[in-house]
Amino acid sequence: MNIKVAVVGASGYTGVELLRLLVGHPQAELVCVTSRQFAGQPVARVFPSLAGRCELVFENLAAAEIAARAEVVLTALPHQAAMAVIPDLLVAGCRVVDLSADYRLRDAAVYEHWYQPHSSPQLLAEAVYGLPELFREQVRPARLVANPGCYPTSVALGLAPLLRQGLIDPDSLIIDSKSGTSGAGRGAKLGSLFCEVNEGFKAYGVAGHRHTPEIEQTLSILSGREVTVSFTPHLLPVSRGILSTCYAASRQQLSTADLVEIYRQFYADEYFVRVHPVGSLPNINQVAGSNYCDLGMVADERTGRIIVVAVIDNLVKGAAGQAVQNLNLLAGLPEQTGLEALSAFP
Ligand SMILES: NC(=O)C1=CN([C@@H]2O[C@H](COP(=O)(O)OP(=O)(O)OC[C@H]3O[C@@H](n4cnc5c(N)ncnc54)[C@H](OP(=O)(O)O)[C@@H]3O)[C@@H](O)[C@H]2O)C=CC1
Ligand SMILES: CC(=O)N[C@@H](CCC(=O)OP(=O)(O)O)C(=O)O
Repeated sequence: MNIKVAVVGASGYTGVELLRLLVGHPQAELVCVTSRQFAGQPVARVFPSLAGRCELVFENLAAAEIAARAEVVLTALPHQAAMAVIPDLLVAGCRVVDLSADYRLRDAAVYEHWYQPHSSPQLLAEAVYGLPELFREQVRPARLVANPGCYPTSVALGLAPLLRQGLIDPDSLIIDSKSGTSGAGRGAKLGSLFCEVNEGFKAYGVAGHRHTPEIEQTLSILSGREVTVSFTPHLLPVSRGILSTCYAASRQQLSTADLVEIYRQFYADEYFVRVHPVGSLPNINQVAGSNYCDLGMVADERTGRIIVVAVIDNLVKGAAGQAVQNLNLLAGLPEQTGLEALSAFP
């Protein structure tokens, strides 16, 4: 039997990406999609890319109305708006995969420092951080899954093998990330205008981006001790893609061939993580539209540093694809169900 799924906030970039993935999912039935501004309009009229594949009409529904139809709700709302609806969805009996940042941080004080007051801090202890490659067994029985942020997904997968095995100094981490502009969402913003982004390239959020505590939380779990990082995001003039370059001081003499072997063993059973061979590094264009995270690594024997390059599609492995991966875990389905598509290269 198909699992009944609702998408709340379906008119945004991650929302429409969820719809694209779910209309092609063999065991999910999309039962309702919400939007305030497009309520009453057919999905296929708002998003012609879905014409012929989605008969639904956008609705502006309360939690109880959504829960009457859906078993699992994927919330693709901005942070703060998400925590305004999720407690009601849980009370009404739904399981929730939340794409926002509202339930990712374990500590309410940390959330409140980087975001705003939390309206349901009692749910933070229950929420499971939905990075399947690292926390799969916790996701399966969860009622509330906090889908990771896009930058933190690339960084955690890029550094996990080294931190879990104590191969790098956790105090030495520098992370330099670049994101496509769809990461900023579909809302009209000056900084997302074509002329602001096209042919430009800039750093932003330096020493203060809100993904810093989320990255530190996961890297601390992997290291077994508190970790702080220097994290600098940059805005790329492309629609999709994140490339994170992670620098760490090596604790051992390792060659690039050793590193590739360590990563291949660590991710041997992972469908969505692909490790490049020695001498080859990934490009965002090889994962666009897919749920893959591709990794390449180099041991810089001259400086004693290890450099790891991770690429994902921010809307897929960084958001909607990972949410469907989590949905599959909740439903007891093979994790790659509905997510096997490769990138459309070139
Ligand atoms: N874009 C990305 O690459 C990633 C995004 N995320 C996170 O996913 C979530 C969605 O992001 P994204 O799709 O980019 O955002 P968008 O701005 O593109 O879409 C937001 C959606 O939420 C609805 N919405 C906006 N404000 C409110 C509100 N106050 N109450 C109820 N509904 C609201 C909008 O629809 P309407 O106004 O019609 O109701 C729209 O459907 C965010 O939390 C974001 O941080 C996570 C990882 C990556
Ligand atoms: C390019 C761009 O603006 N990216 C967004 C991050 C993407 C995202 O959605 O992160 P959350 O899931 O944590 O909200 C930003 O820097 O805020």
